[in-house]
Amino acid sequence: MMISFVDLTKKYKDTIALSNFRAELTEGVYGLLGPNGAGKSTLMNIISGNIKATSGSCLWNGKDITVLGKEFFNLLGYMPQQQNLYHNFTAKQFLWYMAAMKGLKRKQAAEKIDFLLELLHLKEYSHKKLGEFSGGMKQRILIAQSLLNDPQILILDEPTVGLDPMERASIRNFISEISQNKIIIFATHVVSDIENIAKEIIFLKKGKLILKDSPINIIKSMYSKAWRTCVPAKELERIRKNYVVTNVVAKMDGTLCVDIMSDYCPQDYEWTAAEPTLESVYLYLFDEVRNEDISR
Ligand SMILES: Nc1ncnc2c1ncn2[C@@H]1O[C@H](COP(=O)(O)OP(=O)(O)OP(=O)(O)O)[C@@H](O)[C@H]1O
Repeated sequence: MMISFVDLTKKYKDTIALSNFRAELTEGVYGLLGPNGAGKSTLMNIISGNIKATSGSCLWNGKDITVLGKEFFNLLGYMPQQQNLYHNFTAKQFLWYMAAMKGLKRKQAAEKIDFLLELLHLKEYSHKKLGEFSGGMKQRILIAQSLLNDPQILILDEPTVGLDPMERASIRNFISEISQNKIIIFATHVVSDIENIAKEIIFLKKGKLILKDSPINIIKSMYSKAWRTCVPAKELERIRKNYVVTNVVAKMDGTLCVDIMSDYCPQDYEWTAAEPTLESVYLYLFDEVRNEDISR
């Protein structure tokens, strides 16, 4: 199974929301990372058929999805962000409603709904109204509806937003567990959500793909850019002005241990090579002031 994007572009009047996006996705979890306005929703909306690309194409196993139409969209599961929940529906009513929308037969729907309520630990809340659900329960019911049709392609738009660390880990692990025989696109702002489960991470910046690779390769490629020094606290402001500061730890002796990302080893303090993390790579790639020209 493969989704290919060929020079996919979306323009809204003067805004280029997605620009010549090219990539190929096969089975596994893909983290879609980028700050607000990077084009993540635009990409997900094109795949799910909610909006049309201005130019370029999205192919499923080599065939254009707009030509495949229903044949493609029946293979798709989509978990939107939380705003559109039906607050007066119970969990079960909501899943029945969504199953009807997806055209599931009655018997098939009944079995699937029971299975998914169980799988997502929602069985005891089947008759509770969604308006009374916690944030984590709402995320779980939205994941459940996205799985009703056994999708081969699953699109998750910030599935862990607003969750506490326990719920976050639980949803993250669940997504990893179900990722076999599926292409999962997991859009998020939070690096830690995907660094351990993503086969590859796609970094989007201002509508452009700036990096797509496995977490390990991304980190390896940044080894020569991570630096550390220990300085008196008063030096921090100066360092911030000149470099992308990725971490600061206060030490007992009053000094600060400062991590930065820089293309070269700075000469102003005693810097030693440090280990980059995916979060430091994110900060480096999306630093507005210093990296305006990072592009593929
Ligand atoms: N319907 C629209 N009309 C005009 N501009 C739009 C529309 N939808 C998105 N945009 C613009 O397209 C760009 C990409 O937006 P998009 O929503 O895809 O980004 P995003 O990465 O999903 O952001 P966020 O993380 O905030 O959800 C932004 O500049 C946005 O303002």
